[in-house]
Amino acid sequence: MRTRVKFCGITRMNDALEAAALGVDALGFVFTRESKRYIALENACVIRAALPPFVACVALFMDDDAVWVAEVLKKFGPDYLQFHGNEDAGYCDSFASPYLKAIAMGAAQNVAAFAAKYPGAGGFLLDSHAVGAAGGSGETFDWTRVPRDITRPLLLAGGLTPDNIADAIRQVQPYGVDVSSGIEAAPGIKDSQKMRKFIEEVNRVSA
Ligand SMILES: O=C(O)c1ccccc1NCC(=O)[C@H](O)[C@H](O)COP(=O)(O)O
Repeated sequence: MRTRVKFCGITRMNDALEAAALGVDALGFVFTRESKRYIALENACVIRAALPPFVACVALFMDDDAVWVAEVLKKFGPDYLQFHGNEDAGYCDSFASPYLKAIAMGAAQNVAAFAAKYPGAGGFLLDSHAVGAAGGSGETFDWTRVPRDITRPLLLAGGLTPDNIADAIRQVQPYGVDVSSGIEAAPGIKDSQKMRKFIEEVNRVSA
């Protein structure tokens, strides 16, 4: 089966439409205000309304106030929430909406034990554990540390680029991949050629 692709940190209409035309499965919109890729709710709603069918929209948060998450849910209507901070399962489940939980792949991280604490999560995004950055760092982690026996979908993230995505898929065989910095010209500004090359590489290795 083709590896699913999520482009994260979308802030511009043209980037979203180009990504959709390339066949991306999901787009990520960062609603946590500390991010360099933060998008205003109103702008995200305009982009979402212009997307063709079957492009899933994911709303990212990091230890945000539940009231803010609820407002985004109501107005933006994401297909998935994605939590990047220290949110516990009770908080994640409280929105009664499908969600992904990010796992920071620090040296001591035990993916199976972590996942067991989130029975309501639809999947897990394995991200690098960069100092001072909860996501979107552009740094890879040691892919040999991804366990093979997790039954729920795993998305590989962290430092993926058009140049390393083929090796990453061959080695990890994830359900999906998530990329932000590796397809950018600058934070929040996607690069058309990098987006295209990334999708071409995914299609080449997972066809
Ligand atoms: O992208 C951000 O700025 C961000 C900020 C705070 C929490 C999460 C954030 N991004 C999460 C993502 O899903 C990224 O796509 C993921 O971390 C991979 O990023 P990259 O290494 O830049 O491809």
